[in-house]
Amino acid sequence: MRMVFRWYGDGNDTVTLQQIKQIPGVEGVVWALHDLAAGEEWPMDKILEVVHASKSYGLHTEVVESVNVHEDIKLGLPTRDQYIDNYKRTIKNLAQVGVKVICYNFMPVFDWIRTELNKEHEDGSRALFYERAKIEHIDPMELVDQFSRHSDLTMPGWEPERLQSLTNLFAMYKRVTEEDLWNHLQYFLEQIIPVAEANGVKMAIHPDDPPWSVFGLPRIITNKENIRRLLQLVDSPFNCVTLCSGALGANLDNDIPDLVREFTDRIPFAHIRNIKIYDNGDFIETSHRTRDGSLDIVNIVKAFHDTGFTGYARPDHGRQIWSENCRPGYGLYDRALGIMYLWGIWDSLENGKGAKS
Ligand SMILES: O=C(O)[C@@H](O)[C@@H](O)[C@H](O)[C@H](O)CO
Ligand SMILES: [Fe+2]
Repeated sequence: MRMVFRWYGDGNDTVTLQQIKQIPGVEGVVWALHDLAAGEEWPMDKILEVVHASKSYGLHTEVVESVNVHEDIKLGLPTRDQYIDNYKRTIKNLAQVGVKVICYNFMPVFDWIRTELNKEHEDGSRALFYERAKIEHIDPMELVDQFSRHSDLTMPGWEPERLQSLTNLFAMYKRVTEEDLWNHLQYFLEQIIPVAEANGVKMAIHPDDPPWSVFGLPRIITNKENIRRLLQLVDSPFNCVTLCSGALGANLDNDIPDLVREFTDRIPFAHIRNIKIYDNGDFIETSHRTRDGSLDIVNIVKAFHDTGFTGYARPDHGRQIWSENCRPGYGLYDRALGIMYLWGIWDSLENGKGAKS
């Protein structure tokens, strides 16, 4: 397990590279050019800025999250080809600086969805929260408005230029069924996977978060069967998945250790975090510790260990604790605690190796 930590870049993150470097066992940052709109080619000079800044702290930049997919590609519009060409060029540019994994997602319009960014836990810490009943009734525009007023730092996946044309997008997606979305994904993968393969870059799709349809939009990367289907769309070792325990785990029918075991050869990148799911289907993000949430993080890490996982892993969202002022989900303290928990489990499993017959 190669531990990495998501970093939003100079001037765009409350966490510094120096702080990241001081977290035990972190070897690299998970990064992106967050100021570029989806669909643009990532220019070499901007890529190199991040690479040099990270290198100066001894951190590598082998994992990118995300190169966002333009909506025209997901919608299957004729204009998609120009954006796919840009995507291919971005893959080549990133390969030149040693990038090994690109995480992306294929969720229409929105990336992850929650109803609150700062829900208070009993202990006063705050976390991202999803309230099922609220989602069923809220107008998505209202949610976007709330989130955009939340902070000066743009939330990943909620970039203003993607959301400006929201009404328009919703109208266009009305005609897109799940099967259409599968076809559009296939078209995209058939074009980019050969490029990724030629350049030694693994494309690791992030599952839908939460793993079900929201606001009537189609969602397809949601469960074991669909991940199987995705991997077969283009059956290449470079067509992979980012195994995100918290995203998939919001549906308790998804048995995460089982998914880790089944897809082990196609998981170059893991997001490990816990959530507490309530009986009514609401869920809140918790500390990474197994007993604080509904997911068995110990057994998830054990599944990675048992399958000889040598890919990259990062703690996923953390709570806001100790009055930290940070991006919701992306503070320093709770994610650093999460890392120590993951290492604790991993190291004890390492020590136990060979002890049993
Ligand atoms: O990992 C997560 O849960 C997220 O914060 C997403 O924004 C994620 O980065 C994207 O869906 C990946 O494309
Ligand atoms: Fe994730």
